[in-house]
Amino acid sequence: MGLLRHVVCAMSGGVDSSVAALILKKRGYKVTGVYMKNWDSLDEIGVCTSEKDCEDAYRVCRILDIPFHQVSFVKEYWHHVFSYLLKEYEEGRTANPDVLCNKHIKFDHFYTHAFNTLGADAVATGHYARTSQEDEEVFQQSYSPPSTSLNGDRFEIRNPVKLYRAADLVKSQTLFLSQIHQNALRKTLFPLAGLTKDFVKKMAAEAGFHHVLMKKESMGICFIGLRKFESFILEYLEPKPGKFISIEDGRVMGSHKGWFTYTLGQRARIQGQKDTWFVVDKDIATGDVLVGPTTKHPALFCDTARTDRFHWISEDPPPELVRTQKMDCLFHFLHNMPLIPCSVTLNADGSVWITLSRTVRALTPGQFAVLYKGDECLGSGKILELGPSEFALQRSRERSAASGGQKAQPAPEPAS
Ligand SMILES: Nc1ncnc2c1ncn2[C@@H]1O[C@H](COP(=O)(O)OP(=O)(O)OP(=O)(O)O)[C@@H](O)[C@H]1O
Repeated sequence: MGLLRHVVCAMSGGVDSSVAALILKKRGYKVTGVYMKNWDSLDEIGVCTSEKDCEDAYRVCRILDIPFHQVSFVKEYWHHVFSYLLKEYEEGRTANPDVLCNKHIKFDHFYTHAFNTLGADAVATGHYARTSQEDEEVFQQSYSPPSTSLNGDRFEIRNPVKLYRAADLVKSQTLFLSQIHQNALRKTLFPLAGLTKDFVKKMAAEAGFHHVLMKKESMGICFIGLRKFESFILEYLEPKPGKFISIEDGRVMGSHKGWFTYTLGQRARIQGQKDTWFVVDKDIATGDVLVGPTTKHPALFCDTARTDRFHWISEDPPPELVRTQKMDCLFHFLHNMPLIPCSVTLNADGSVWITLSRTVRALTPGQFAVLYKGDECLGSGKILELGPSEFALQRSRERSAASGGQKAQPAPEPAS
């Protein structure tokens, strides 16, 4: 018999990655568990669970009788995820740290570490996602670092690996994986692909992982912990006081400490205001945060967005899009948001315009627009620009009616 296939499993100390390691072991692989420390606990004022998580991952490895390692990517996380996040906030956008962590840390630094330092034949995570490959195909690929260009590699171009939503559609985590590189995907196993969360919990109980089953599911941004977002972000960014302005009539409603303390659609805390107002836009040139009086204000609804250069997971860009210049697919930008039919056009710089079949609330610059064909996740692009809101169109119609009936402002044309 040949050498056992070696799979390095990213283990967070949570139930999903613990069961992923268990499944890999049952499949007969040589499994190594690795806990990544991505955030320096000394920086935290709130609750730090990183040491406890590491200990929990170690205990699972003991039960499974597999080697355990810990690796620090604190520097890399700070550089590629957190600093980027701060820059985005300063520019008025709201980034998604989980997407960035997968792209730069788990499927780049961790992936490289697993192959180059630990001698992996494949990596695995506890994500709920599927690929178009059987395990055996994963092992047949040769390892290449994630930054390697696909150009010139004929095999990769002929057989791109696809990313699919998991069987458990509620848990499916493709949005978070939508920026990962093809090379990393080719060498990755998702052992939970076909399982439901309930079944995973049952497996964890049977395997005796009681200490991980008792933990609460991680929610929100891990490094913020229980702290209020405003006080957290003001530890890192200089306050930039500005005004809350009513989108309805331009009235000054109050003041805030910086536009980056708010995201679109969020409730605005305006001192002295009895009623609840919601953030509908930001003007970083003036520092103003525009607010509307209802959570479903038409200024929050729009149906078009432009991304930066789109990241296509398997075919860059999809041949259908090149052929017809327009492609019908599905869209979302938040985990657990239903998929919405849309039509996509490709611009010369690789960015895309996405036109949705209906308006959605709080499409947010900085978030990733993720596209699907059926269950296949095609990839994602960062939202940079929005089309006119329902409110802007309404105002424009009113203005043109008042000035003798010219046409309302059209949705933006895709740039050529
Ligand atoms: N600190 C970490 N060290 C190693 N792997 C990690 C770490 N954090 C996350 N992962 C990997 O990324 C996967 C997805 O993590 P995420 O926190 O998004 O989901 P989760 O469903 O809470 O997973 P889990 O139940 O395993 O914690 C995990 O299953 C694990 O494989």
